[in-house]
Amino acid sequence: MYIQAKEIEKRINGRIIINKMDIAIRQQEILAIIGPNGAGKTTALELLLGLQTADSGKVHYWSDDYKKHLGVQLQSVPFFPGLSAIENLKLFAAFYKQVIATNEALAMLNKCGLRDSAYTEAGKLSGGQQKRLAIAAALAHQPELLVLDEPSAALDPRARQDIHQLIQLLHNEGNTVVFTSHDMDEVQRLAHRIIMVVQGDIVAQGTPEELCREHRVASLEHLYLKLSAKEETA
Ligand SMILES: Nc1ncnc2c1ncn2[C@@H]1O[C@H](COP(=O)(O)OP(=O)(O)OP(=O)(O)O)[C@@H](O)[C@H]1O
Repeated sequence: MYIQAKEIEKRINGRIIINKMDIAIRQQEILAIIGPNGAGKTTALELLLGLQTADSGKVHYWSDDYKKHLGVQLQSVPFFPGLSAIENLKLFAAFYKQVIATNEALAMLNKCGLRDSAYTEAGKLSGGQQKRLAIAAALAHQPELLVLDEPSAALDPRARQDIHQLIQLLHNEGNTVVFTSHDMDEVQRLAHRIIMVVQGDIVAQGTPEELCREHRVASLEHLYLKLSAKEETA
């Protein structure tokens, strides 16, 4: 087990955002966290990663210095203005006290489909390219665990496919990948295991096949629609 949270709870302004959740990330899996907008996916991830503190409950990590081995791409992309893609990448690595040579940085950008944009100012890249750069930045210190919050949102189909291939490649290289998504085809294609969150509760978890069998649905799209109906009736 990489990270295991027991009964974590988070309230914001008195409202329960995460409701006594037990959640785990296992080594070398591709885990998808799904659920409606505002369900608590990002908050749950941030609690798991230690980016927010739970009001109660406990989170156990596989290593005391786990943050060094963690790469995170959150939805907002904090690039340094005026700096090129490659300069941003080197700076992100430097935060982890790693110096990456230009050829290594170029290889990393190449892996993320950004070889031709290496010297373009980060702020001038397209939305899709910025998303790839955010993923490259999360990879800059060569983490074992990569957490991607909606990595393919707002990307064109080809860019989305590139991100899928990148996730597969990272997994094949031995990384653990956790991602959130609203695209059930993408989740079906990539995820070994799925956790579905609705209104701060885990309403389902398992492999795509287990979940479809257990809930007697033909696809993850149907599962999603069935289980998120709880939200409308709540
Ligand atoms: N700092 C904050 N202040 C007030 N409310 C917050 C804050 N952070 C999160 N919330 C609320 O907590 C709930 C869960 O938010 P969260 O971002 O975790 O959802 P999500 O499942 O990731 O949504 P999405 O799919 O839209 O990204 C939402 O209702 C959100 O408005």
